[in-house]
Amino acid sequence: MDKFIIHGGVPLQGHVNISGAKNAALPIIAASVLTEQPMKINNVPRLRDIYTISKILQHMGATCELDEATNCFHVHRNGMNRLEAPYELVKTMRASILFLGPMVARYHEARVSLPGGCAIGARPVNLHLDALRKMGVELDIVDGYIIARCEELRGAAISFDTVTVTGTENIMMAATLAKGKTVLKNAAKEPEVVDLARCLTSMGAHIEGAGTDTITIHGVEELRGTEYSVMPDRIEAGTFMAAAAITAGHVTLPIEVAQYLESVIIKLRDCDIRIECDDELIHIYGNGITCRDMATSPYPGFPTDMQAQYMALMCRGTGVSVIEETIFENRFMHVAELRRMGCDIEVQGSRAIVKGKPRLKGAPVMATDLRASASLVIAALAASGASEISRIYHLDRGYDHIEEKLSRLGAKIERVRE
Ligand SMILES: CC(=O)N[C@H]1[C@@H](OP(=O)(O)OP(=O)(O)OC[C@H]2O[C@@H](n3ccc(=O)[nH]c3=O)[C@H](O)[C@@H]2O)O[C@H](CO)[C@@H](O)[C@@H]1O
Ligand SMILES: C=C(OP(=O)(O)O)C(=O)O
Repeated sequence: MDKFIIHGGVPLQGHVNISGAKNAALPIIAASVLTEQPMKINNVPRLRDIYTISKILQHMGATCELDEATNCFHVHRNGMNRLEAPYELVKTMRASILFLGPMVARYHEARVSLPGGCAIGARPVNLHLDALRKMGVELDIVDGYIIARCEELRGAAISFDTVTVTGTENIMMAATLAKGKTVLKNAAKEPEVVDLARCLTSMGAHIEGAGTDTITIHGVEELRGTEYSVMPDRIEAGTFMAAAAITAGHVTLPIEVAQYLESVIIKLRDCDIRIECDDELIHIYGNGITCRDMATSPYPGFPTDMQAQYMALMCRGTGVSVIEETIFENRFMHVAELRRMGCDIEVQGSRAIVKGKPRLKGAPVMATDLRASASLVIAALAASGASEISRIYHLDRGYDHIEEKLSRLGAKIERVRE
């Protein structure tokens, strides 16, 4: 298992390019199941989750690969001969549930293992299943697999009890080939949902309202292949912003990510971090951090996928910050590890109370999930001495060669292969 050794205390300086978004690339690749024609998907990040989703497609009978030199994901042939997403592949990745909607839509049957992904809460898929039932799908859970079957997929009026990102994406994809109209109420407004809708539209789907809480889909007979470029990863960008701020550095990022990061930029500015935008770049200057309270919420609120990184930042701030996690019930796994670096954090239910400290100390720590791992990297970059971060396979799920990008900014970070 690989680990990172980080010697902290170097202010990050320079420009960082942002890769394509994991949480947009994954549903867009799953959408390729909706057509028999080839797909060319550009700006796909080199991530473990992308290799996993590629293996699932291959298991089902597609021919596909990621060209690492061009970041282009090709689906050459899309005739499925095995309508199954198996446990061995699905267990590592939440997004594998995104095959359910497209498979049922195109083939009227599917067998998908209940999904894995980050261990940050129970993460049920009841809302996906309830919506599919309303569309005429019969569903059973047998030996940990969702078995789905329908004679005809029918459009329906669906109101989600909770805002669900992959739930919205799954049902939006299914509805593109359903008979008639589907209306999704209380839909997720995340930019990745909009990116998927744009890709589906370029495949010939009729979708209105993506990016609002009501999405209307008019089913069509079939979809065609397309070429599409995935949006930039707003969470990767936010992670580098936090790294720049905590190391008192000066880092620039491409301006196009700013439109997706409004809540994060507002919050960081509220913490007295200087952020300036010009026509081409976002500049982040680390000039001291004031602790401020923060609560996560669905888009356009502060993303839960940035909560751990924000907490690392608060650990080095001045004052006290109360951080409330409102989306997932168990997303404070990083707290115990941050404490090893000297952070002062107390957890009270869904709240963490962080008392900022002028100094953190390097320590051996263990990555427990994707964003928890990112928070440990951020804290280690600011800590004195060396930190050893083990189990970084979690990071490889969601960050495209993070150590190379950080090294180019001057960080002393080394991947040790064991
Ligand atoms: C691959 C991907 O895009 N992952 C993102 C997606 O995860 P994911 O789509 O799994 O997260 P959801 O938006 O579905 O989850 C939001 C909340 O709804 C609950 N819920 C969800 C579905 C359901 O059927 N029943 C139910 O109760 C969840 O347990 C959670 O408490 O959105 C999350 C919230 O922004 C992000 O943290 C993840 O990075
Ligand atoms: C929780 C995340 O990923 P997943 O939903 O794929 O587990 C994440 O990207 O922070």
